[in-house]
Amino acid sequence: MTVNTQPVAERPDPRAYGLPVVEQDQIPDELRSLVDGVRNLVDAVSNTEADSATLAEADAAVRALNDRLNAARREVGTMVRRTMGDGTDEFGTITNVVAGTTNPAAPPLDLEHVEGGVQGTVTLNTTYQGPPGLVHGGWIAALLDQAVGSASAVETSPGMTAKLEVNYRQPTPLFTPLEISARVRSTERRKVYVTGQIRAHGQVTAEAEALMIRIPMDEG
Ligand SMILES: CCCCCCCCCC(=O)SCCNC(=O)CCNC(=O)[C@H](O)C(C)(C)COP(=O)(O)OP(=O)(O)OC[C@H]1O[C@@H](n2cnc3c(N)ncnc32)[C@H](O)[C@@H]1OP(=O)(O)O
Repeated sequence: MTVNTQPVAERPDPRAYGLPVVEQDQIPDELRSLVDGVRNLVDAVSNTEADSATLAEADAAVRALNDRLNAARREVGTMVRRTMGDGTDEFGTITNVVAGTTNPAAPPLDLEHVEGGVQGTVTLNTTYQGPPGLVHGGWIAALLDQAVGSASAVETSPGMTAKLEVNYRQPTPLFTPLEISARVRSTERRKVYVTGQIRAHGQVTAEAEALMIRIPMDEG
């Protein structure tokens, strides 16, 4: 296996590409709490059987909140820098739909750097439902895409997914802690070959093989 790891200092800084960067630990607690509340709101709205009067009241309250929050919006492409438990830095888009810190549509997934890649745990509610009681296949692919991308970024340098093959081995259940992991297997110039798995109750429910292409940088 060839793995050409690079020191963090040589990874590209999004500011060099004109993208704003927010430090993860400077995101206000009130925003984190709001994100969590809206995540629960989406689940509540998806499943509610409330009466019409309650629905009309909730609708008006949500529309008023939208107006207030939209008065001050971030720039599209805003990045967040977070430091993982082992001190590794990672940049990601702040509204990333799978792991964005400020995106209530994103499940509460934190991937940590481990030897050779990343791992994390997430429990999904009905927002992510496909078949009854089960995770939607598109979301399974999205979780694996994020994991292989993150593994490639922290083990080598950030890139784009060029190929992602998902093998759905078992149904993936809702309301169950899912272990998500990905490992870099080999690299060849800008190509990074990565595998990923999702496990429920210790059993693999889905696995992926991916090819990431690293963003070109001056590497001599
Ligand atoms: C940072 C924090 C963590 C973030 C995690 C984020 C996870 C989410 C990741 C995504 O979802 S990314 C979004 C989905 N992916 C895309 O939209 C990618 C769309 N495709 C592209 O933008 C370009 O095709 C791509 C950047 C993948 C490659 O274009 P390049 O012009 O940079 O590549 P180039 O043509 O120079 O080829 C470089 C090498 O890669 C190979 N290659 C490129 N595309 C390939 C492909 N599709 N399949 C197989 N091989 C491919 C190519 O043959 C060559 O191999 P060699 O080094 O052997 O010559």
